[in-house]
Amino acid sequence: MTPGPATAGGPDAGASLFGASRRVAVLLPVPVEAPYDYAVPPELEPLDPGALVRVPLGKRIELGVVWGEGAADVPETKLRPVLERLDAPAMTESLRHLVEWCAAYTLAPMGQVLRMALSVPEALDPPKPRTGYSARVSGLEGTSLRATDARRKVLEAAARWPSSEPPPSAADLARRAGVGPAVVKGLAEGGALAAVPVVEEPDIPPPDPRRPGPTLSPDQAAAADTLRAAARSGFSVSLLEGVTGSGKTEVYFEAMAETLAQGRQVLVLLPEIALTARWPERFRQRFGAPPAPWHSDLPRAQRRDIWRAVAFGRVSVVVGARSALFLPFPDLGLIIVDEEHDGAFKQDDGVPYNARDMAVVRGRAGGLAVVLASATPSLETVLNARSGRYTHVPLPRRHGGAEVPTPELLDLRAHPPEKWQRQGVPAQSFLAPPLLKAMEETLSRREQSLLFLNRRGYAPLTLCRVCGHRLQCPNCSTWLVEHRHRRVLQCHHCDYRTPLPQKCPSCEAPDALAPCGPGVERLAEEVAARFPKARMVVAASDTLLGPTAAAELMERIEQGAVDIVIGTQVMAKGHHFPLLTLVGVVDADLGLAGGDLRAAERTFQLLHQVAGRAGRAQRPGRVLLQTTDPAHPVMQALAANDPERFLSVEAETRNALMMPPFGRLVALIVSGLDERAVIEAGKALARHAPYAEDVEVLGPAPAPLAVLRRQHRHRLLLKAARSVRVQPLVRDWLAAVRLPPGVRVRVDVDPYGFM
Ligand SMILES: Nc1ncnc2c1ncn2[C@@H]1O[C@H](COP(=O)(O)OP(=O)(O)OP(=O)(O)O)[C@@H](O)[C@H]1O
Ligand SMILES: [Zn+2]
Repeated sequence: MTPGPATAGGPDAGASLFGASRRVAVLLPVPVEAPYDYAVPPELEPLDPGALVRVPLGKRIELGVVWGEGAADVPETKLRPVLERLDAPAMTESLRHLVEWCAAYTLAPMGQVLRMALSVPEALDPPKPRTGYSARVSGLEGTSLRATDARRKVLEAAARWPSSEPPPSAADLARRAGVGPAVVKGLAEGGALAAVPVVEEPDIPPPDPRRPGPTLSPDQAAAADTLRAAARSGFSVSLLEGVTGSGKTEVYFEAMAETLAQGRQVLVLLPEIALTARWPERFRQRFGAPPAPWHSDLPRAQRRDIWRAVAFGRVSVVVGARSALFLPFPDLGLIIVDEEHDGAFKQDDGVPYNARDMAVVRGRAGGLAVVLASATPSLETVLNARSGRYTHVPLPRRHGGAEVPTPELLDLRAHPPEKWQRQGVPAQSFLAPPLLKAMEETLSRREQSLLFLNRRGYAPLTLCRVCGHRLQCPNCSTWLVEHRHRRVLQCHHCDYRTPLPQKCPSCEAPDALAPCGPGVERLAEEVAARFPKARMVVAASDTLLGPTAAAELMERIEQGAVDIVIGTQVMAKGHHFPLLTLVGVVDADLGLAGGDLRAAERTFQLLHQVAGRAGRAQRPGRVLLQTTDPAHPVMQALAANDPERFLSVEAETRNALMMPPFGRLVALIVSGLDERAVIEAGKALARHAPYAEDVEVLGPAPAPLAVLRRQHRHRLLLKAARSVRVQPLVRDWLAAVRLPPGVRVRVDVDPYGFM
């Protein structure tokens, strides 16, 4: 080691104060590719990897994580010192590994991934102390305070306050003494009570893993045994594949109990936390205490408390959306990914990662068990289970002997919906006579129907009857969706809103604009007219305001206070409504349009899930799928109730095309305000496209959503064999192209959304 410069002058020479100090690499939660070096002042030693520190960055002070030893390539004189080490648990090696892995895989800057793991920086500061009041031995003696009855009561209460508890607040002490808090404060000011700062963390009741669960059926017990054994024995991935209503949740609760009994933490990932709002309640009933929730709608203060409680090991179960994967669990023992096939685990903005896949990465890094649960597992996961990489844990039967209903295809060409009367005027119908009849029968049996239509609002398109003009979003290449309740036309991509115009904006014809196609609101109009006595609700993400309202509605449905539910995908999964016996899918073909790689898979999964809501208890269920293409393989597979067969056909097709999971895809979205510059950049990328065996580059072509928020978008797609490591190829590719100002390229490895 060479000795450092002896002079201590100069603004950059802080490091020389410490001589040839040790260097550490510190990763900062800003879009940087790699950690920066800093000098370690001796008083901060030992500073091990994972330690949370504050360091200077330009003129700012940034939070950072010690990532390892520094490299020697920054001259000593340029090195700036670590300023402070935070009094918080170090970031675990497995979480650091996850950050590195996620950055390397998605090609996102490592610092940007770290930012997800430090999403609530204020959680690192200790909570603000409150004032507590404790007795002094001297009491009123030596003070100028007069002994009153009230004061004596307070002093007595303070003296009797148990020493095992933190000193009480003025309000608590006053309440105990039966006086007002001003008396307490007066005593403290006069010197008869000591005012002391008290730091308190919120109290979190622990779940009790010893509480008995339900008696499991032999199938369930066997599955639970396998998962319990997995939870005891290091890294593994299990696919818990159970038909809808088979008790997957009850079974993985057993694995959770096992991990909790070992004193370790559990993370449960759900696709959309708000939509499965009943989950926390089920957990509470099973384990006697609520889980800690984690999702983007939580108030900041609550996120802060939970982040901190997780880091300090005071929380043992978190149920959260995908971002919960980056929470700082010090002793994570089990990860459950429920509805593992769900596309919501893939993040589309920011770092484009798939939380299901990253859960496996975290599991491997931390040596812990991962359970993927689904009734319709993704093709990726099924292949991993078939190849033996994942343990397959099947639950082939519904709990309590209920039958999984076999959907019936209702051909809309053979059974066209008949018009109904809206205020004496014939109105378009979206419900075929056989479905209406089934609804009537269900009503007369006092059972519930669910009409499933995955479209919010009144109508997905509004057009002019005179000139054919369609109302389009000014910022995006999409149609505006009418929301009649809120009296607006809305873009579901950029949230642009405008009132419905009186005249056609193109030909100025008055009163000529007409809705085209149904959304849930329009369907509700028809149902209300046809079944005026039925109690009906519409459940869509924009009609359920928040998780609490959603949970309340689900509870009302569960208790039979509703006859007909009209719902979007928020109604598709997770719910268990004993009285629900009819499911009508209004437009089963809806998800199949467009050239999306996973359109068929997603449609199958979604409709199979929805169908699975029917007949889950004593009464048998019936499912009707309205379609214009009953011969379509997805409709045939649904009607055969055979996910296995569907996946086999789907696997063959994708294999033949070398599409994921048999091949790899990376999407490059080129975007910018200036269309010409975007096109030029796309062409430049195409000219520099990697040339390698088993690699093919398609495009550039306008993305399906060619304009989004005024940004023009063109897309290139790199397709490669599975054996190809695509990340270095893409890295070199991007490095070779200079983009014009104002043009961005977004890289999406394993794209899900193809818009
Ligand atoms: N062994 C059991 N004893 C009592 N009740 C059970 C048992 N197993 C399952 N149940 C009940 O059956 C219903 C369905 O179970 P659960 O929700 O766990 O199934 P699931 O497979 O997760 O369903 P889905 O995938 O369709 O949402 C729940 O109300 C659950 O409490
Ligand atoms: Zn828009």
